[in-house]
Amino acid sequence: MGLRLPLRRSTSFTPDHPALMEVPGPAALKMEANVLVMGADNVGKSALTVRFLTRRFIGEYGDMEFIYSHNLTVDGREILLHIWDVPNSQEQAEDGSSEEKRIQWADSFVLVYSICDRASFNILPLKVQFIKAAKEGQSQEKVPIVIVGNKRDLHHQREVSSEEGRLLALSLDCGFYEVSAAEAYHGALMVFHGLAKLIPDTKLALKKGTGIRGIVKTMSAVFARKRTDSL
Ligand SMILES: Nc1nc2c(ncn2[C@@H]2O[C@H](COP(=O)(O)OP(=O)(O)OP(=O)(O)O)[C@@H](O)[C@H]2O)c(=O)[nH]1
Repeated sequence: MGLRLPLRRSTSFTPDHPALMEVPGPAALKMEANVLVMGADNVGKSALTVRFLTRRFIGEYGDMEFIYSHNLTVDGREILLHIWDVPNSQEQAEDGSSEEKRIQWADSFVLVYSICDRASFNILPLKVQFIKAAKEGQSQEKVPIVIVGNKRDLHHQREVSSEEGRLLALSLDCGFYEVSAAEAYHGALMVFHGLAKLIPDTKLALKKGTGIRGIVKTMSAVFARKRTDSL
């Protein structure tokens, strides 16, 4: 059976951090890549994704599943990211083959844990192994993965130190960020920007058809999700 893709939503985005404001030249390449956001229950996968897409933290995110499309310019490359945020309840309800299909769909991965939840951190080596095994043989290039310790604002409840997070990422050859989706937008931006930098040109598919105007809707798409959930 094929992979069941969730609904798609599009957002527009212009980075406002000086380090990220790169004006693409006339010959800038337009490419696209699939990003899978994974991690244990309640670690803030949706909060991080929505923070990146809308700059907002809305608190509760429900269990809806979406693929969000979003433009980002990195190193002169204009990349249309398709970001799939899978609710943990969905993962639990499935067999391993669905997760494997999602991993095949993705070119790059954001693995989120909560710094207040050691169990969510402990599952990461297995997840990374699973991803690397599934992608093995497809190419010699390393799989772009970033590990993200979220909920940094809850330091009084911290169960995983920054050093542990950094060391684990180093040992697994992954990028590492510690952020608070609740407190700031900048950390979320750095996560997706850092991930995009890890994706080699050879893994980026050339964009077909969909122009920017075609994919740009607004942030209200994300908030409509919340309104629908609360009805
Ligand atoms: N204090 C704090 N709370 C956060 C942060 N990020 C998310 N939360 C809260 O943590 C809870 C879970 O956030 P979600 O984004 O729904 O987590 P998820 O990983 O998508 O959860 P599942 O849908 O169960 O897989 C919500 O109550 C959020 O408001 C953060 O950085 N700090």
